[in-house]
Amino acid sequence: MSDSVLVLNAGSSSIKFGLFDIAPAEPKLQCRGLLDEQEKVPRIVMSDASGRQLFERRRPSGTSEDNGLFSDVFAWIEDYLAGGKLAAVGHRIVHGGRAFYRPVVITGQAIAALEALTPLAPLHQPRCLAPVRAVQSLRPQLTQIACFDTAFHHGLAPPASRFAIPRHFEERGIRRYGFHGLSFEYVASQLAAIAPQWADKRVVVAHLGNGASLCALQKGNSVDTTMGLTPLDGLVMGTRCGTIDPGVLLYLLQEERMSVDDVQHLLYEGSGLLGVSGLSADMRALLASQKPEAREAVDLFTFRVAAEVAVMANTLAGLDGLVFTGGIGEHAADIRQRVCDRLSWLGVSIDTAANAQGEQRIAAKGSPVDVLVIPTNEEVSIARHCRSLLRTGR
Ligand SMILES: Nc1ncnc2c1ncn2[C@@H]1O[C@H](COP(=O)(O)OP(=O)(O)O)[C@@H](O)[C@H]1O
Ligand SMILES: CC(=O)OP(=O)(O)O
Ligand SMILES: [Mg+2]
Repeated sequence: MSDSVLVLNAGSSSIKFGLFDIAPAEPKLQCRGLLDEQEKVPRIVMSDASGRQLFERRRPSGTSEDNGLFSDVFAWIEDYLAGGKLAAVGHRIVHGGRAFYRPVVITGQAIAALEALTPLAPLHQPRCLAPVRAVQSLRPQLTQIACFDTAFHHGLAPPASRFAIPRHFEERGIRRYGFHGLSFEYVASQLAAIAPQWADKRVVVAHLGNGASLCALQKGNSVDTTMGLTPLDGLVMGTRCGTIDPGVLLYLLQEERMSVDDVQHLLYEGSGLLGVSGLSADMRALLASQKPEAREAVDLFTFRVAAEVAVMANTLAGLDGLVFTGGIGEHAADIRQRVCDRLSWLGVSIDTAANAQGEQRIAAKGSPVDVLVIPTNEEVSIARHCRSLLRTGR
């Protein structure tokens, strides 16, 4: 019987599940699941690798406590494995801070240290740690492994890693960390699989989902990214403002007399596409709307993506490739077209038909910058890390 790992990827709008066989060198997907929080009645649906639905369970209404739900999922998985061993549960943890920059086996001490990072990712850290606790209480003997969104950016160096504030703050950990690393790492591995020469190219990866950030890749490593100390920085997101004049915060606190909690809520949960459109955080709803505010929100989104691609190209001293990924990057051809139109001055030109059909390579013939769409898979990144940690201790 071979070993399996269950991967839990808690994002800001969903929890994605993946069960992987880790006997082969490359973990093999056995089945996957989704708990979509944007649905009216959230439910877990598990399907096999080909998409055939195998299991469905609704979250009981009026609760956000998922132990009952996870208990059902575990019972189902153990039945599904029919005697095969569940070797570990691997988790996406959004913030690793200074102490966690490679995957680790989760201990009580690690949970406390990760919980202390909640102010640096208030929307995510509690959502990532809740499943860890649920598994701990349901299956206390089961190994749990934390894989960090920040780890891929661990090598970020000055000037890209630095804020222009007095240096003693950096010594206290106030620096740019970057996020979505498990996604960027997966995309980098896919690029290397498509063609080894990608390793020598200057590439910007645009992870555009409910949260969104860019990563500048050089030799497959992150050399710059748009998120900073927190996942609030950089691009306009579903409900987050992205880069903002820090004077706005001071003004809200001092002159509008908002509380710190209210400012936090405004910037993390009431801004971005939702705040500007007054309609929705969901790009699908905005693209379908005729409201001028919805159009303006979409325009601001694409304007800022293009502007930050130029910032990343500055770090890379040029641009050879642009890759779109994440829910919006993979599915919204219209957004890709608008971003690329804004970047024509940088040599970005796409084939309208290839883009509309969602092909992998969407650059126009002769475009100096290659443009690709690569569906991300953070669950595979986590499964690879779990396999490596379980087999080699690293
Ligand atoms: N066909 C589509 N067109 C435009 N946007 C889409 C489409 N499908 C998904 N999206 C967007 O992708 C977002 C979710 O992206 P995803 O990367 O799955 O999110 P998360 O950050 O929760 O992992 C949704 O909020 C929605 O705005
Ligand atoms: C870090 C982050 O923004 O994650 P998500 O896209 O899942 O919100
Ligand atoms: Mg995500």
